[in-house]
Order: sequence, then C-alpha cells, then structure tokens
Amino acid sequence: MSTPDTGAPYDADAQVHLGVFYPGIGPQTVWEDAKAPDQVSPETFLRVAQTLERGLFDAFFLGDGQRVRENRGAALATDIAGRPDAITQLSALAGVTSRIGLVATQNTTYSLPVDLVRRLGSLDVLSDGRAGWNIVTTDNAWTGENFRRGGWLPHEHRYERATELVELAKEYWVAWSLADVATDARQDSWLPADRSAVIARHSDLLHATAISTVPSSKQGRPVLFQAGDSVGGRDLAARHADVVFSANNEFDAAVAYARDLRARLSAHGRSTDSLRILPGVTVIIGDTPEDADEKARWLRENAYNPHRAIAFLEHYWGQDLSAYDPDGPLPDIDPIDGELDPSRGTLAIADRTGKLDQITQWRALAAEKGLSIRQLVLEVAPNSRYLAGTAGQIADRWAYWVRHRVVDGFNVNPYHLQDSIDDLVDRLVPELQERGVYRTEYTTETLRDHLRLPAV
Ligand SMILES: Cc1cc2nc3c(=O)[nH]c(=O)nc-3n(C[C@H](O)[C@H](O)[C@H](O)COP(=O)(O)O)c2cc1C
Repeated sequence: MSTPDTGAPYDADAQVHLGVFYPGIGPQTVWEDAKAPDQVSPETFLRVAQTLERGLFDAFFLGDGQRVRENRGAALATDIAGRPDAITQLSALAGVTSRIGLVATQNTTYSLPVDLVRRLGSLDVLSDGRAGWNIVTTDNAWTGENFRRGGWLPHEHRYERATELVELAKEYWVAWSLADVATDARQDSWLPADRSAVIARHSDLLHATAISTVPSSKQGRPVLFQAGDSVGGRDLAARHADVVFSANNEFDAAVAYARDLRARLSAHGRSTDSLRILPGVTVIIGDTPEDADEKARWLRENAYNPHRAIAFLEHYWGQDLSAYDPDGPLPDIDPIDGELDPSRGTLAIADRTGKLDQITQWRALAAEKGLSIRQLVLEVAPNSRYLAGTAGQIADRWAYWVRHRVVDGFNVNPYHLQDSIDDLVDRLVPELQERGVYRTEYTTETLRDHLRLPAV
C-alpha cells in the first residue's frame, strides 16, 4: 500500500487518542434493550465515565440540542430523546472522576457569549483543567425559536459570530490566574489593573463587555474542539481549535481532510502538530468478523426500522408519508414547505432548492442501485455506517491510521450506553496497548496534556 499524503510525516511513536461522544439517545443507540440504562440518570453517567477512565480515555463528551424536534405534533422519531445540558451534567461528573477530560458541546449561534464562556471556564477550573468545549454553530432554526432573537443567522454569519465568540473566550479564560490575586488585604484591589482589563467585542453579530470572573485553570483554558465540516468550519478550526471532531471516517476522505486541514493550519501560521484530528465513528466489536457484521446488520436495521425510515423522509418531504410502503419506491410527489421542512433546520434562504437537489440525488441513487425507501435511508442517514470487526482487526487499522497521521484518534459514538463502552475498554484497549499505540496508565493530569497539545 502506498504511503498516504496526509500533510504530516509518518510517526512510529504516534498514539491513538480516544474519546466517547454521546449525542444522547437516538436512533443510532439501542435504548429499547432491557439492559440499556436510563439516559438521564446520574448513575448511568457515573458508570460510563468511570468505565472510560478505567480504559484511560482522553475524554468523554456530550452533544447538545436545545429543542426536541417535531413531526406531525409529536417528537420526531429520528431525533434524540431527552438531552440535559452538557455543562451541568459534566460538572456532576467532575467530582467523581479525576483524570478523564470532560467536553461539553455548546453552540455559538444562540448562546449569550459571556454567560457561555464563564460557565465553560468554571467547568475547567472545577475539574482541575479537564474541560473542553465542542464548538458548534448549530444548523437548525428550531433551536433559534427557543431564544429571543428567533431563528437567525445564515451559514456564513454563523462562523463569523463563532470566531468572534471564540476570540472573546480565549481572552476571558487567561485574563488572570490565582497567582495574580493579592495576598495583602490592604492593597487597593485584589487584582492588578493589567489583569482585570475590560474585554470587549462589538460587531454586527456580537456585543460583549466583560471582566473575567474565573481564573485560568491548570491547563490554562478549556481545550477547543470544533465540529462542522464546511469551509467556514475548517477555517475556524485552523485558526483557533485544538481538536477537530471530524465527520470524515472513511480512509480516502480522512486522508484528504487531514491534508486540507494541515494546509489551512500552515496558512494561519500554526504548526501542523498543534491540532488533533479525531473523527466520529461507531465501533462494533465481534468475536469473529462475521459476528461483528451480523451485529452491525442488526443495529442498522434497528436504527432505521420501517417507521423511522418514513419519518426520516417526512422530514425532507414536509408532509405525511405514512401511506408509503417502506419497502417500496421513493415518493414520486414533490416536497412541500411545512412544519417538517428542513429549511427550518438549516436557515438558508436557498434551502428549498437545496431540499429539491437532495431529493433528486436520492432518486438517482435509488434508481441506480434499485433501493427501496428503507434501503435508501440506511444508505444516506447519518451514522448508519459502522466500523465492524474483531478488536484485533480494529486495533491494526487504527495503529496504521495514527502512524500515518491520517487521524490522531477517534471519538466513538456508543451504540449501547454500557455494552459498547465495556467492549471498548475491555476488548479494544488491550489490543491497542499490545501494539504500542495506547497509554498503559495516565501520565498526565489535564485534557490538554493527555492530548499532547502545546501549552497555552
Ligand atoms: C461530528 C459533528 C458533531 C456535531 N455535533 C453537534 C451537536 O451536538 N449539537 C449541535 O447543535 N450541532 C452539532 N453539529 C453541527 C454543527 O454545529 C454545524 O451546525 C453543522 O455541521 C453545519 O455546519 P457545517 O456546514 O460547517 O458543517 C455537529 C457537527 C459535526 C460535524
């Protein structure tokens, strides 16, 4: 096999960095199973975080979604079922874990800047330098309707606001440290003036004036993850992120992505080693390759059962499609705008065209491959592709990927809140350790150091 051009040299000592990304209980997670634990109880998360810490994981992180999406007056069948706020949840875990990084997804489009930055800085200080922020711009107008401003901001402005917010955050978190606090109570102020300067940003998209209320943490500031794959997203990552949570987990796409991102890093004057690339992936471990494939087949069919397959299409067609046979051809009617319209999901004016283009593409794919509604959904729905194999096969593959710098590790989406996490820790981790690509103990304390990132 030829050496992939990833924009970084081969590294025989490269290590696999691992996170678990838990988006919340949705179609990709088996929650009907009797053994599946409750998705909001503190005991569930305590057990998951402690298992991952036993497995020496770099990070546990939570997705964010601030509104339940609807379908014909009920919760959309393919959406996440219930999702408490990530910072609140991770703050609870900070007290019962000691090493694992705690990463909260929070959106930059709707959040109030100083409030968000202050809460993330607080998690970082209270966890002793283990916090991360998964920066998302959030692509749906439903979320916007929760907020005073309503569904707002087209795509390009979302990244402008995100950049301004991140720049504010970076100033806010390192404004002062505990070492700056006066020990002599007779001094005029408990902070020197140059450490309590007003941090201000005023633009069409963001207004904020702040003096930081939280000291810098043991790792300086929270580690910045960025999730979003457009040019705007990649540029934000290249300018400011420490880690990208990428969606490119197929080999050729991952190689091209690594090369592109590293070129962007260089263009922004950053070293290609200052950013970690961790794509999301669902891992299915079997006793044999056939066993893993069989599990994957079952999971995929469970995730998009006939009912959910129709619900998935209704989201695009904007209307009731319950009369259509999931094992039959795609609807031949045109989509309409309405309650289920994904233009409420993406905010762009041109969405109606985008939606029609999408449907045209699906029709072509279904015609080419002879796919029914359900087969098409299994082909195109997010997270419906899995990495299935024995633990040894997956470890071999990952060792190759990290040494060739295609990625620096993975964010694994658990398909079962406990079983798939046990498999990672008890079956995959020992195989990675045997190949010398995974730590055998924590030798570092902060998330930044676990990830071998440059100091702030
Ligand atoms: C791997 C990944 C994970 C994401 N997780 C979330 C999430 O938990 N909550 C959220 O609101 N948006 C999430 N997003 C959506 C992004 O914030 C963004 O809105 C979307 O990807 C559109 O931006 P883009 O065109 O730059 O990709 C995620 C995106 C990616 C690629």
